[in-house]
Amino acid sequence: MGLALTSSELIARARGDLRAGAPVVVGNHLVIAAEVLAKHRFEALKSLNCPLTLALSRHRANTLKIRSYDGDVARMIVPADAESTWVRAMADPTLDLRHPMKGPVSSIRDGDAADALCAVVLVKSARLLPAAMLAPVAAVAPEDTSGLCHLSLDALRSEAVRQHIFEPIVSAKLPLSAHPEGRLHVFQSDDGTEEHYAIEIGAPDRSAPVLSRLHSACFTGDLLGSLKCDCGPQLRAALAMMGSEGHGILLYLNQEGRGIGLTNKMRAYALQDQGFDTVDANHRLGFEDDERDFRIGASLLKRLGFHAVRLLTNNPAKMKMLQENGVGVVERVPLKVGLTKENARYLATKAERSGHLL
Ligand SMILES: Nc1nc2c(ncn2[C@@H]2O[C@H](COP(=O)(O)OP(=O)(O)OP(=O)(O)O)[C@@H](O)[C@H]2O)c(=O)[nH]1
Ligand SMILES: [Zn+2]
Repeated sequence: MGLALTSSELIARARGDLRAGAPVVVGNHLVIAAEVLAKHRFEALKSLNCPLTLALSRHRANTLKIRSYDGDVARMIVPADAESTWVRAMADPTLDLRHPMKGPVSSIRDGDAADALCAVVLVKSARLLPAAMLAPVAAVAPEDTSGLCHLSLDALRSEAVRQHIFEPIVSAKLPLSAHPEGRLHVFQSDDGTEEHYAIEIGAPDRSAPVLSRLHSACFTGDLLGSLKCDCGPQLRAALAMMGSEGHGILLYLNQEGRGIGLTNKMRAYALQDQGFDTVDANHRLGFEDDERDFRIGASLLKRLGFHAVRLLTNNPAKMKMLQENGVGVVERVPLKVGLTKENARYLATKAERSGHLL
């Protein structure tokens, strides 16, 4: 008792296994992430002599003009002569120009799609493209499945909505050019897989609304000075405003690429190079336009003792989520900086399609 893995720990382990290209068991199926399916693993799956299913997200299936009979997931039969490169090409739209001919494919409409849906959600939560290969676990020799992560659908469904708990690990003084009295707090998730940071400027009064920013990580904008977005100038302007007021709290949330990770954001950029906008590029990859969990920001603020903020943002969704999760937003402070000719269309799309305020 107490030493057995919890469902959350098992799922965290399964994400690592999937990223390594290894199989996991979801319900009654062996699952491998399509994006990282190795040739030898695909040959092993084929040698099971059982029907193999490829599950794709609804968005990706739409792009490929494949019928989806099961809501958010589409299932199709893997053709007998398919190679692992075909599977990867089905998963990855950045390969569409290189592999234009993928059909014909037959969608599956019979049977239960629950394992396929949970598999795609799990693969996506591992920050891989939402596409999975499935084989019935009954076709696999028991000795080949004994060391694998076995996940029940109930465990996966409750993990998908569970709010992670973030614990403060360490904090230390960090004098900044924006203000000499800075402090960096590090938070880690209870399953050890995620880290977020809070930068406290001055000594804000916990009983009054604090000037605050929820900043999502953007390696390209924050560090490299990318002109494709406004993140770097927003980060520096927010710190500068807090510095000149003498107080503030900036959360630096590791939700790169609106929660899809840097690799997938760069895939989205590759699609943007082909003419798709920021929202359509996410959809073609199989993601929602915004995969971030803004509840994390509210829980970190409360953990630091803040219950009301003056929020630096142009995004009404951030304000709404904070309010719904117990942090009052007494004022929205607009943050309009860093407009370039390269990001004008990106910012216009956010205003037109994602509800950002101009
Ligand atoms: N998927 C994807 N993410 C992008 C793209 N451009 C920027 N991002 C990411 O978008 C996020 C920007 O988030 P924020 O600036 O915090 O949030 P916002 O929703 O724009 O709201 P405010 O800036 O507060 O108004 C960062 O994680 C970037 O990495 C893109 O084209 N595709
Ligand atoms: Zn950015």
